[in-house]
Amino acid sequence: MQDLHSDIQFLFIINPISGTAQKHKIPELVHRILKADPSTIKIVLTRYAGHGRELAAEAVAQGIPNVISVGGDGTMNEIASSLLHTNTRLGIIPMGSGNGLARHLNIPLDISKAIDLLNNFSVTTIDSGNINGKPFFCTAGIGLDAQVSKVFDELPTRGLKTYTKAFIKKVRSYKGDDLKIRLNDNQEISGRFLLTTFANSNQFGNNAFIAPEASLTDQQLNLVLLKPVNVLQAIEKIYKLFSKQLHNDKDTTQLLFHKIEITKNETGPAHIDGDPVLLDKTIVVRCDPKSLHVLTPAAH
Ligand SMILES: Nc1ncnc2c1ncn2[C@@H]1O[C@H](COP(=O)(O)OP(=O)(O)OP(=O)(O)O)[C@@H](O)[C@H]1O
Repeated sequence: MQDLHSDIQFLFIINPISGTAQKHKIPELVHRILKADPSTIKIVLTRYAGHGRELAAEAVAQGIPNVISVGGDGTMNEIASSLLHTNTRLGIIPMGSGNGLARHLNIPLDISKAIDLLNNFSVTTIDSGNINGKPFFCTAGIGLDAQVSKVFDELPTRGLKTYTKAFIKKVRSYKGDDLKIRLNDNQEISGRFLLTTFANSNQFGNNAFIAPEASLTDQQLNLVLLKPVNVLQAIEKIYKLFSKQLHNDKDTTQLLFHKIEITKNETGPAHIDGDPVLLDKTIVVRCDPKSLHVLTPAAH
């Protein structure tokens, strides 16, 4: 992709290792369903982690109007990070394990329907989050969710079954972290928390609704704090997580913020849209309002 000012209208970036579904039929499906001149469609595969970000940055430089992420939230994160504050729009063909952003935006999980959406779409301009300089679009976290995502990343398979395996391993051993939190420059909170999640979307993925009331367009993020609980109580919280009741739970606090600063006792794992990273013991999270254009189902 060398020439600037490409005629390409839709660049599909496929992550061949995301989720559990095969992707070899995607090019044929795209050409069958998408009503665009075939010469304006380009389909590429990522070859390594981070490649999606590079391909999307090249697409922006070429003025390609629509870049479609074919994968999960990790793939989407890489691509969307390069589209922030540009006119290039993000489309999503959800083919990951959790597909949190697609689910929040009601993008069909059926691949053919998700491609068909590109024939007739609305554009929604959403907020993003930023944690220590790294953008996120669904959720980021520094507690149990971060611990689980680290284990998940080390397992050889993907999908919900593998994620559950990682979760069971960590829920028994992780006891939480002591945190000092400064919210919106005017509120101090301190204590030990099992879960400290920053949510732009309402869910982690797989309909695990960590912040059922979160909006992608309210120009704020949701902070979700969960006190340490025993395994039995954890099962109750998991039920609430999947039944959109966590925001009413007595051990859970949910607060809106535009900026947060957190101090931990030591560096530790975090996750950004489900992918593990290591963060410093000082963590700054900000909302980046109205920073990404996304192709969403057309309004009826
Ligand atoms: N060709 C590749 N080889 C190895 N890793 C890749 C490749 N392309 C992308 N990746 C990495 O794969 C990781 C996992 O992808 P992704 O998050 O989309 O799938 P998932 O974890 O199955 O789904 P979800 O995030 O929805 O749970 C991403 O973080 C990305 O950096």
